[in-house]
Amino acid sequence: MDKVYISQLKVDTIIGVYDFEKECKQSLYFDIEMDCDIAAAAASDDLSQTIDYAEVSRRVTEHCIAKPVELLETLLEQLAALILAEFATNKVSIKVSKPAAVPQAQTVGVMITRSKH
Ligand SMILES: Nc1nc2c(c(=O)[nH]1)N=C([C@H](O)[C@@H](O)CO)CN2
Repeated sequence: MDKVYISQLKVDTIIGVYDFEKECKQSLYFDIEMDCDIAAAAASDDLSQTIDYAEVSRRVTEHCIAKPVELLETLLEQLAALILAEFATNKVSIKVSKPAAVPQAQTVGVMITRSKH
């Protein structure tokens, strides 16, 4: 299956379990892959026939900033549901990295894959 993807989308937002995390923004980095048959867009050269990765990036950023949560798991489930509802894909994989969370690690995070039922 063809895919439209976004790599290392940076979003600065409030995220985390601990009190100190609710006071200042931290950087999250998203890798997103969406199943998408690109044939119609390639044949027509028409953006409306595919998934606009710029619009997905805008919606992901908007959602992260508008609705602060504690867990990366919560955020990823919300974002997967948003992408499946708003964009022309049946399957999305999202990985989020939170590099400042564990100083001894290069980065940490969560990844999920969700499909339309
Ligand atoms: N699986 C997870 N583990 C942890 C999370 C999380 O969102 N998912 N969050 C934290 C804290 O917020 C951490 O980032 C602060 O250092 C800890 N573990």
